Amino acid sequence: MTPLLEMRDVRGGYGDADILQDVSLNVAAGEIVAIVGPNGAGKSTAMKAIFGLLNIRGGSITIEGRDITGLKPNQIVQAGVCYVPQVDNIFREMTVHENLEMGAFLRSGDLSSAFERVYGLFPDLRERRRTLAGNLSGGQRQMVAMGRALMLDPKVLLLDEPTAGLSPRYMEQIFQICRDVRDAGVALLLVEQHAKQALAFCNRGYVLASGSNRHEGTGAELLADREVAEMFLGG
Ligand SMILES: Nc1ncnc2c1ncn2[C@@H]1O[C@H](COP(=O)(O)OP(=O)(O)OP(=O)(O)O)[C@@H](O)[C@H]1O
Repeated sequence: MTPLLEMRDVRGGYGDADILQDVSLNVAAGEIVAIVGPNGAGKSTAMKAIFGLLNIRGGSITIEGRDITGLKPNQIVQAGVCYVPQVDNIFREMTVHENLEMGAFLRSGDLSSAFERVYGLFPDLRERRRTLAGNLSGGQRQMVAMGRALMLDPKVLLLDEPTAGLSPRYMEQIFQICRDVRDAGVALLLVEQHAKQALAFCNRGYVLASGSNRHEGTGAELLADREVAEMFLGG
């Protein structure tokens, strides 16, 4: 079966230096896939490569078998992939509703069904639709960032450290929202610093180190792997 998203043997970086040496991963419809690994492993860079923000010098990236390697981010959005960066992912001076509206800037026509869909997934945001995004809690701001991306109705959502800086309670809430988003038909690929928690909740995971694949498997397989535990999960 053709995966929804596939990255095969990708090599590349920001300038001339290669940060990613050889990264391969795939995401199937209906999956939550986590990328974990030590600081500087290239996790965020792998995600940026998918979204057209990197100079790719080898390998390929496909969506439903269609080659998107080297396309620009707006073309990648049109192909069905949206990306939520770790920082600066909302407009703090705008209301929740305005943020969602801005998220849909690439769409034309009536947005009411897109708003309904997003507010259905995030009841907290519906309640706070007139609140300035900058006045929300960290967890709620992350919901706004995800909601903005979902306004474009992607097939795959890329999330860079969606739980960064959140308390355990909000982390659980964001993970639950990720499950709801998946159950609504959007596959997720996420980078996580909270590796143990992420592997416990994802369907499958990849461990990256030094810009290359090190381990892959279901979350449960990776959690049970002694080398993964010793080298990457703090024993
Ligand atoms: N914009 C950039 N320009 C040049 N080099 C960068 C840039 N962003 C990251 N790097 C470098 O790329 C390497 C991988 O960084 P990346 O952010 O992908 O790591 P990571 O696995 O996500 O780890 P972390 O959790 O620390 O963010 C690091 O050596 C980093 O210094």
